[in-house]
Amino acid sequence: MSSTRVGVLGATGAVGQRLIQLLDPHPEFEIATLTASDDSAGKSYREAAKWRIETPIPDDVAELVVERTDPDAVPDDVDLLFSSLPSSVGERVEPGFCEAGYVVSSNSSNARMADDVPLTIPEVNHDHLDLLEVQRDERGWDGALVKNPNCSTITMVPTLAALDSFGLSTVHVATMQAVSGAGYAGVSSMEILDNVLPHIGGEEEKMETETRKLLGSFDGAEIDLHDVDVAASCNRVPTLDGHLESAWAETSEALTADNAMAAMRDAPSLDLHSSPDQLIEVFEDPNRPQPRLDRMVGGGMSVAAGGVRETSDGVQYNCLAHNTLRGAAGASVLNGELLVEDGWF
Ligand SMILES: NC(=O)C1=CN([C@@H]2O[C@H](COP(=O)(O)OP(=O)(O)OC[C@H]3O[C@@H](n4cnc5c(N)ncnc54)[C@H](OP(=O)(O)O)[C@@H]3O)[C@@H](O)[C@H]2O)C=CC1
Ligand SMILES: N[C@@H](CC(=O)OP(=O)(O)O)C(=O)O
Repeated sequence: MSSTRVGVLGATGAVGQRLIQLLDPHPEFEIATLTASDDSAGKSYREAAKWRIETPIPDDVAELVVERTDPDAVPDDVDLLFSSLPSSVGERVEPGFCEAGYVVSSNSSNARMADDVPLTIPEVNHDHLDLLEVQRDERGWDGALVKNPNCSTITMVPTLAALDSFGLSTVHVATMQAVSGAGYAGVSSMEILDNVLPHIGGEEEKMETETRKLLGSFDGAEIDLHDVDVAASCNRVPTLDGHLESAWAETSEALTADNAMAAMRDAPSLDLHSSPDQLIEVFEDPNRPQPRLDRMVGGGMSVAAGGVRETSDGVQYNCLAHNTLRGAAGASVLNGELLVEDGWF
């Protein structure tokens, strides 16, 4: 198979580095260009990125010169761009790349809820990608913009999609989110050690709205949001990677713990390079999943679930995913693989 030439916007950041880690050995993608802020432009990637990933910085990528984040700085033979820019920057620059003909698989939160922007988890709502036809018609773009959801939303939604055949009506969720979700300089050690921070700005609203779009139905013209009622409480805890969440799901049809576990185990995966064999790993042991033990299930691309028990009108359970792999860089790469497979450029 010939490889697709790709670029990374915001390549020096925490998610950008994860993207490099995933893209460098990827059999379908060839890293052709990297961008960051004007402060980094003109420097080698080795110099501009303070590499903080556990695997070594790839030698070939380290020598690339970082470009400005501007469509004119990206070679014409690049088809696909992965974006991990701050959302305020993404909002300003991503449309320009799409207008210039690039397909952008973006991790940033801007435009996730826009009517003509697909917000996709490939295993959950692959069909929403066809919204790109509407997007191209409306915006006149040769390129396209696709988003992956917030990391806490991604952790929970595959389990909810599995339970939706029982008539999902209400979800309450409390998160225990790792510090890497706030980026390297996000929370100081004095704030988080021996502590829990009971607020993450904007996170609860993202979980409550993005979930309804992801579980919504697409009729060929627009997404009809799912009418599930979602209430979230988001908390930062002193783990490094892996968001753990306690969810209460209510359904209109009777749901036993066994049926819930079977539905989660049967949730289909896909045949994409980054898809895990098992989308949801279900533990019988109520003491699992745990961030340190289970964040790398399925190479960091599976969701882990456990502690499933019946409640008066549904089930309660815990779920976990690696927030910078399945929750961020891995999610963008998976969307990129789907864009290639479906022939969007
Ligand atoms: N950390 C995480 O786990 C998750 C993060 N996200 C989202 O992903 C995005 C990136 O997050 P993260 O990697 O943590 O952020 P970082 O701050 O670590 O990285 C930001 C990147 O954007 C570049 N950048 C900053 N300002 C500009 C600008 N004005 N013009 C061009 N490039 C710029 C930076 O370049 P330079 O080095 O030159 O400053 C850097 O490459 C955010 O939208 C975040 O909300 C989503 C899910 C999880
Ligand atoms: N807010 C998330 C990470 C993040 O950046 O989310 P978003 O992609 O929605 O901006 C966390 O703190 O764990």
